[in-house]
Amino acid sequence: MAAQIDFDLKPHPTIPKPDGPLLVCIMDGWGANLEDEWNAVHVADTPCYDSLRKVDNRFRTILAHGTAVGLPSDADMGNSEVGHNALGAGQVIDQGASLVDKALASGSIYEGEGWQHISKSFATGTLHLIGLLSDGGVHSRTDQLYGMIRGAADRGAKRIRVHVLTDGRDVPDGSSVRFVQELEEVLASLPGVDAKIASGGGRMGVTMDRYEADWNIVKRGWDAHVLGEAPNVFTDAGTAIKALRAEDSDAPVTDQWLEPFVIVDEAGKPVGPVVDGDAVVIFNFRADRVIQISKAFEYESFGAFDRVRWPQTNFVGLMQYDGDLKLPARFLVPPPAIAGTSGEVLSRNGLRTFACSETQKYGHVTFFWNGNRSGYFDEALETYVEVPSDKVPFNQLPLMKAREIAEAGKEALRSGRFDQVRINFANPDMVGHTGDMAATVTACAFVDACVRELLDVVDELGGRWLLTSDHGNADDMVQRQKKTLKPILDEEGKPVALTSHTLAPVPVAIGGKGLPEGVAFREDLPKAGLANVAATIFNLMGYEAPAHMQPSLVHA
Ligand SMILES: O=C(O)[C@@H](CO)OP(=O)(O)O
Ligand SMILES: [Mn+2]
Ligand SMILES: [Mn+2]
Repeated sequence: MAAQIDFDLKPHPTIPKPDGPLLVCIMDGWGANLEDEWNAVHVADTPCYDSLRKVDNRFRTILAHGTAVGLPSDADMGNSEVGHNALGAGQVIDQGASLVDKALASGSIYEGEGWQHISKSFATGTLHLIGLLSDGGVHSRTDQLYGMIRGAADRGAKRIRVHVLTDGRDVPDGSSVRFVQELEEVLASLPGVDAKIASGGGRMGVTMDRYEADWNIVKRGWDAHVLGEAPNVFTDAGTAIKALRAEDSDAPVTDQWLEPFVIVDEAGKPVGPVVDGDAVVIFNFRADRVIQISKAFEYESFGAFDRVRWPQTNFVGLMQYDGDLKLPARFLVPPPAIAGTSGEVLSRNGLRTFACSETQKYGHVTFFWNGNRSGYFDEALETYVEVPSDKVPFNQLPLMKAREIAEAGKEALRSGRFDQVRINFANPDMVGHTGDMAATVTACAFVDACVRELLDVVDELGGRWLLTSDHGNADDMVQRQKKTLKPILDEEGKPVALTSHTLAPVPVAIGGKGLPEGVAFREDLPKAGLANVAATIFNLMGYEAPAHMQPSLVHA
């Protein structure tokens, strides 16, 4: 495919190049959804957003979920990986979830080099599977896990251990109980195979850190999964989860935050530490939250924490998580091929980019935006700035680092050193995931104020801007009854929080003092999605849209 891409940008016939920079601003997790008291975007005081919505032909919504972003079905909510891939690449790419589905259905997963690698341990060692136990479809899916477990048992695996990270973020809190039961049934159904859950913990505190926000998270996972050490030991996972959730206590704990645990036998010995000669599969298809644990398994020289013991294993990822680092070296399903991203087009044409977010979303505006590529296309032309995120549950500090990001953005805009300034505000998404309505309202209002400041600076400079989002989240904070859409209530009559992303479309708005009057949204693309944004951005920068991208949303 790469060979067919024409990277040469041509001037747009009617939209001249701007005098100032183009600002691309992503409000992560800000969807356009039913406007009632559980929509934090709607409830928040958002004078900037409200004014943009009133501008004819320069505000619309676009699809951010399902097949529009390369997910298997339209029942799949969007997420940051697929969202930023589509925004940055301008293309709809078959995503990891779809590719794994196809590889399992065709059996090709069992024919590759990755499967051969783990099979070497089937007769004499243990096969370990580590990942997010959830059917949320953002990082992993239980049906794929069960498929791999059954496939391994059919192909001679004699001893299987599963290390489960509980979700409650892409699926309702409390669903971990059901997933563990279901998994235990699958494990018990394998004839002649010794199969058990060996360890686990909640995804936010165990194993699934991202962008090196806090390596302690990964260390906790390593200790539990590999060394068989954790502050909590139980003889079965169902009991572990119920006890750690502490539902009847004064301080219940949600699935996302369960402490690490290890399953032990009657003699108190861990049932499944990882040892030399074992095989290890990370069963998440999405990259960001399993890159660090993959490094811990794969890298000989590793200084992030003391591994104590580094077992020599046949290690694979469900996919290759980082194409540039070639990490992991072996994998079960080849990752999506994403070529000709907008970042590469910009740098090949000598255009200068600034990208900034805080740690939690830093890789979203760089790595995901650039087609799951770490590093730079051309370091001389790209400046990437990461503002360190706080290390707390984000409803405790809902402003997060939006102030610092806005300041960095303004400085970059004013510097005159960049043609495109790309910003991601993490708040609506990260605070939305906590399920805390009041904090999420605060988060949305603050982001709105920061966006206003950025747009004002663009105007000062005679530039142009495009404001959008990658998927919904803050726009619905409650679980709803299917037909009436009324909140589901718990035993005490309180609405049950929705911590996941939503299926909502997202807004896209364009403007700026430097945007010629005739530039407006076309009306013939009612089903447009995130993949239509990249071409739009090139138009706003005064170039024709690259031919390999989905059509631009604007006409001039
Ligand atoms: O936190 C994450 O890993 C996901 C939800 O599972 O959110 P996002 O896609 O917004 O990064
Ligand atoms: Mn996101
Ligand atoms: Mn999210």
